[in-house]
Order: sequence, then structure tokens, then C-alpha cells
Amino acid sequence: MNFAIMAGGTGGHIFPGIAVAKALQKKGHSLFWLGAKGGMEERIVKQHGIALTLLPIKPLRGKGIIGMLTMPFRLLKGIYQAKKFFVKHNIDAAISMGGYVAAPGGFATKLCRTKLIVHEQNSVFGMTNRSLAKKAELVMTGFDLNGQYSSRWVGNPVRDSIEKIIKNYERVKPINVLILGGSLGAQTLNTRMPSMLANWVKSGDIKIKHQCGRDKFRMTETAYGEMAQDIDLQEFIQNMAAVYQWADVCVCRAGALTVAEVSTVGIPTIFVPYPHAVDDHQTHNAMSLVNKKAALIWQENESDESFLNKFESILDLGKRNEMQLALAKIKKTHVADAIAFYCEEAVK
Ligand SMILES: CC(=O)N[C@H]1[C@@H](OP(=O)(O)OP(=O)(O)OC[C@H]2O[C@@H](n3ccc(=O)[nH]c3=O)[C@H](O)[C@@H]2O)O[C@H](CO)[C@@H](O)[C@@H]1O
Repeated sequence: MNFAIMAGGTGGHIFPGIAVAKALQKKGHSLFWLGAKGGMEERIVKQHGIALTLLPIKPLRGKGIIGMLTMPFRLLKGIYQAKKFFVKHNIDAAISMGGYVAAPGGFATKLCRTKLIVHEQNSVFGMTNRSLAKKAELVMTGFDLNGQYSSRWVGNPVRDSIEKIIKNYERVKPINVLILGGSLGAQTLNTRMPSMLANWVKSGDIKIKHQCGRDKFRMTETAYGEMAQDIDLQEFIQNMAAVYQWADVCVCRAGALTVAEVSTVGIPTIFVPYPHAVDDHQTHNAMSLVNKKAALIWQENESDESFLNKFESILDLGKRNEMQLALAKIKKTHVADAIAFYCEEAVK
């Protein structure tokens, strides 16, 4: 069968797309990717050797009056281009993993014989997937959304290299702390973590790897001051499996894929949700673990003292073991294979 993945914009859409693409290829299907010119997918998808077609489109949620007035025309143009792509490659089903390329792509499936499949990674449907879900043959979700839009809860697919990690949970000192801003970096983590964690770094109780986001290296290095030489600071981490293997504790945003990855690996985590995410979906993502005592949450508007208390508690080995047990109970495995199976079933 010929499948197309429609995903772009951020790692949170692209990496699950890659996991699903590989699972479908493993089953002998042909894979094509529809992305947007200038998006992160241009760089990442090529590295994985997947045939990539880029539409010359920009985000539909245009800024200002001109953006709003030209939106219908831009959408129509994108739909026309996406339809041409489906017909040219004889695509049986297009899988929307989210991102703005998925809107024209999703609507274009209704103009040809391509079936539409949706996978929503977050605990709240995003704008594009919300409108596509009503028109799709099959809707799958990363979190348990109680069958909204007749969806099936499958989980979020994590990369093979991450799923294979086996951890040793016993380390007491120094504790390896991974700070992750997500694929775009997180301002709060870059500015507030250095001073809040300073005492633990100076006493040698913790070691830090900190992913700060593109073009944020200098400002984060400055925030760490004289401690900077002891911090492994990186703008973007290519080998996430290696850093998850290293980490005893994580402090990170609650993007859907990061949540899935730390739960798959079993890393005790303090989530710091991005407060401006649409419909506050990062808080909902994090709460799915916090409610099961499998993680902690700290909101940006809480005090430093509240963070320090939570951090102190997560360093305790007993507490970490409790959280790891709770994570083991809820983790989903082989999600990409499950999604590939349901995609095949939808096309038959
Ligand atoms: C600010 C915002 O709205 N972010 C959204 C975006 O997040 P974003 O793409 O940042 O977040 P996710 O946590 O979902 O995914 C990040 C992915 O990038 C990878 N990674 C990250 C850093 C790095 O240095 N190297 C690397 O490979 C992670 O391993 C993960 O696979 O899409 C997600 C999925 O729809 C949403 O849940 C997030 O709310």
C-alpha cells in the first residue's frame, strides 16, 4: 500500500510521524511525507531517508488582518497542491499527525480516493486535527480521550532507540538531571533553573545536561555563570536515547512526545507546562501522569520555593522508585506498530 504522513512544524508532530513511517515501511508499504517548506521536517525527515514533498505554504493562522483575509486563498492553493501529490503517488491513505501542512492535506483527501487517518498526540485535540477528525476514516489518540470523535486510544509512538532503553535505578549521588526545553527550547527553564539548582550543582550532588533550544546557548550559558563549565549545555540533542539512558531525573516541558518518552523509559520527572499552549494542553498532558502519582508538576507562576521542595523530594531514591513503579504500570509499548496495523485495516 502507499501511505503518506502529513506532519510538520515541531518535533512533537515529526518524531511520531517518523516512528509510524518506519513501522509501515517494516511491513513492506511505500512511504511518502507531505511537509511544508522551511519547516523543521525539511531537515529531520531527509535524515531518515523518507521521500519528502514540501508544499510552499505558511501557517494558516495568519497574523493580522492581511493574514486573515488571505487565509482562504492560501488554504485552497494548499489543497490543490496536496491533491496533486496524492494523485501522483497514488496514495491509499494519508495520516495526519498534526501541524499546519495537515489542514490542506486532510481536506484534499476528500477530493480524491485517498483515505484520511488522524493521530492526535495531545490530551486536547489541536485545531487542525479537530476539524479533520470529523471527516476521517480512523481517529487515534496519544492520551485516553474517552473515545472523543469515535477515537481509539493507542498511545504516542516513541522512537525504537528510546523504547529499547533499559535503566539502572539505583544511583544515589551524583544524580543525573536532564533539563529539556522541547524541540524549540523553553525560556523559563533557561532563565530560572540555573539559579534554582546552583546549590546542588556546587555541592556535587547533581550533574546537569540542559537542552536550551536553537540560538539560546549564549543566554543560558550566561545564566549559569561560573557553573557553566560543569554543565553539558546543548541547543538541540540529536541522540535523545543516549541522554534518556543517562538521566536519573528529568525537568521538562509537557509536550506530548516528551511525556510519552519519559514514561516509556521510566524517568521520574517534574513537568513545567508551557502556559501558552493551545487550550493549556501541556497541563492536561502532564496531569495524566501526575494524577497517577507517576510525575510531579510545577507551573511557571508558582514560587521558586515550591520548585525547590518538589526537586528535593524527587532526588530521594524511595520517591523515585515509587514514581518508576507508577510509570511502569501506565506505559504503552509498540505503539508505532499498533498504529501501522490499524492504518492497514482502515485501507483494506
Ligand atoms: C510549545 C508547544 O506548543 N509545543 C507543542 C509541540 O511541542 P514539541 O515539539 O516541543 O514537544 P514534544 O514534547 O511533543 O516533542 C519533542 C520531540 O523532540 C525531541 N527532541 C527534543 C529536544 C531535543 O533537543 N532533541 C529532540 O530530539 C523529543 O525527544 C521529542 O520527541 O508539539 C507537541 C505535540 O503536538 C505539543 O504537545 C507541544 O505542546
